[in-house]
Amino acid sequence: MVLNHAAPTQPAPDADPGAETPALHITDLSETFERKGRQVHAVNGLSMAARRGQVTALLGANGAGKTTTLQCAQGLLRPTSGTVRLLDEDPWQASPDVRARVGVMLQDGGLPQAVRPMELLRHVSRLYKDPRPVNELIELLGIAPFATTSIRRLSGGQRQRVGLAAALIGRPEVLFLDEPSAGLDPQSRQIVFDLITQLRDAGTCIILTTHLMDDAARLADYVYIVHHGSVAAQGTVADLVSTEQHAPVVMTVTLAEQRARDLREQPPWQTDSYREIEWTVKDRTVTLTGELTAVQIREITEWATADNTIPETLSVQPRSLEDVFLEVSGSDPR
Ligand SMILES: Nc1ncnc2c1ncn2[C@@H]1O[C@H](COP(=O)(O)OP(=O)(O)OP(=O)(O)O)[C@@H](O)[C@H]1O
Repeated sequence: MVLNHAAPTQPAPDADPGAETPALHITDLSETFERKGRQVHAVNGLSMAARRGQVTALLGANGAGKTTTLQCAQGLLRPTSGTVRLLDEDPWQASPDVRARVGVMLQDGGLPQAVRPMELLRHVSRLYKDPRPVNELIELLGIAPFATTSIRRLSGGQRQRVGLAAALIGRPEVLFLDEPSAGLDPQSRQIVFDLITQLRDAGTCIILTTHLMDDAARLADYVYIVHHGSVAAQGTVADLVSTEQHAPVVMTVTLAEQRARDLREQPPWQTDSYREIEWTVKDRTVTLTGELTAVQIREITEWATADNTIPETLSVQPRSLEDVFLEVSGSDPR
């Protein structure tokens, strides 16, 4: 995990000078709004990169600055300062050629209410030289049952799928997805996830925002945690949840009957080195939480098996992406 307090303007994925230029490269971006005579620093010195063939996720609490960052990346907002390069151009002044290579699915769908999905998708497909066949997308995203119902009458999840189909028609090289799984039932979520994975494997650069840590953990190749308008931490999910030597873990042991009786008489973790570790016992299950070291995990395992019994369960779980997110973002909503 790279915590960015020390080096706030260094996007890590650029470390290898021989690496391919990122499809999206943002350096020291700031965006300030005026609200009731007051300045709102929506984005504050944010740097990031997103590469082809990868899913890059922006995580952040409400108001962290994710949508504003994406709007600058898409050329919908002009940065107050900093630079944005999208497919090697400034998106604010991008040529029609570059715009045609980018797909965007907005948080609320942004779709016209009166038209029907089939009409809308056919209309959008006429804007491109080599569009994906509309029927193929309708099939892929399960749109057929409501293809001729006006968008106004669709559920949030159905609109979401139409919005995604519209974003995909032009075979985009870069795809922006704002909360792609919002409002989706488990089946639709699976369809959308499979599609994102296929697009990624085919070389598309996918940039998504989400509030759902499970989605990020499942999909993202690289994660930026945005806090108060800048990057507070970044890395692969594995990097971010890495336990290293002393990271917080939860260890659970369900002891065999005899060992559980021994535990009540003399718990092994009453020495000084376990002072910071919290532990609870319920029936035969002991749960230890804290910065357990590898030595302590070994000691506990040895103790639990010392009478040649095998514990019913024995597990050590690292912190989750959500734990990391809360640690980095704090608990104060903006
Ligand atoms: N046009 C605007 N005028 C004034 N303030 C704005 C404007 N757009 C965004 N903001 C403010 O900038 C901050 C960042 O907003 P942004 O929408 O980028 O956050 P976000 O991370 O996308 O949040 P969410 O997860 O809720 O969508 C918020 O405090 C928001 O109120």
